[in-house]
Amino acid sequence: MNFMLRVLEKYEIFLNENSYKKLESFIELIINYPVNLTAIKDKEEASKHLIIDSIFPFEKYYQLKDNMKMIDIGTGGGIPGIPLSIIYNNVDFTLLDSIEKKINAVKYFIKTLNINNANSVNSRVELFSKEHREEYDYATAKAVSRSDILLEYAAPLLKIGGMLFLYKGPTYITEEKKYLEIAAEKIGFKIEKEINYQLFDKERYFIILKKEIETPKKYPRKVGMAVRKPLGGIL
Ligand SMILES: C[S@@+](CC[C@H](N)C(=O)[O-])C[C@H]1O[C@@H](n2cnc3c(N)ncnc32)[C@H](O)[C@@H]1O
Repeated sequence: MNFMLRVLEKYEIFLNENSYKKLESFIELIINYPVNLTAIKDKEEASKHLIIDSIFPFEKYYQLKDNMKMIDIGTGGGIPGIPLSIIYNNVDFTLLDSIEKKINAVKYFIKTLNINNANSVNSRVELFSKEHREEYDYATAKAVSRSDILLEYAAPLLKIGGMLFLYKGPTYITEEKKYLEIAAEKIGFKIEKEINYQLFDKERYFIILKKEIETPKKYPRKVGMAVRKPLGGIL
């Protein structure tokens, strides 16, 4: 049995054959893509850190509902958006990144893998959200920014009641949580769950937030402001 299947079974994640084959093909495509999208070049490492790390929290802790719209902010080479769109094929995904060469790769992966429920967008999130206010049920981001910055990016895009899912490492509690709490209070989010789990001997956090009120019209702020003057306070 191959490596990814063994690991998935170990974690009691059971996928249909079509999804599984597409995930395998995605690994081949991303590690061999001519432009460098990830430092990972080994299939087993890619199975762990690109695929399973992306899908694990949704398989275990939050069930996405059918016919919802989700945006992956700062998707890079399609992480976590491509693995998620392969598995949750009744959810409609937007994979957004500001770097054109990465989005060209994502476009190519979507086409080659015949993923019908995902589209790619080359834009800064602060610009895209002006035109797509409150269109999304779900937002996610992995390895993009500090949590309070991500909250500001996601807020204008989400419907009231929409959910934001953050993948975080061990520094979430020691370094980031205080900023997230300040930002959540300012912009009207509730931290619904902070799930702490171990994956491949690493400590991980999956943070689930709910948007509770309409986002004030002053958001999104100008490009770069969320980073320069983060809502949670300067480091
Ligand atoms: C470290 S990479 C992570 C990529 C991917 N999520 C992953 O886990 O492999 C961060 C990505 O976020 C994108 N990004 C950062 N700020 C952004 C913004 N304001 N709007 C759109 N994309 C942004 C960058 O271009 C970059 O591709």
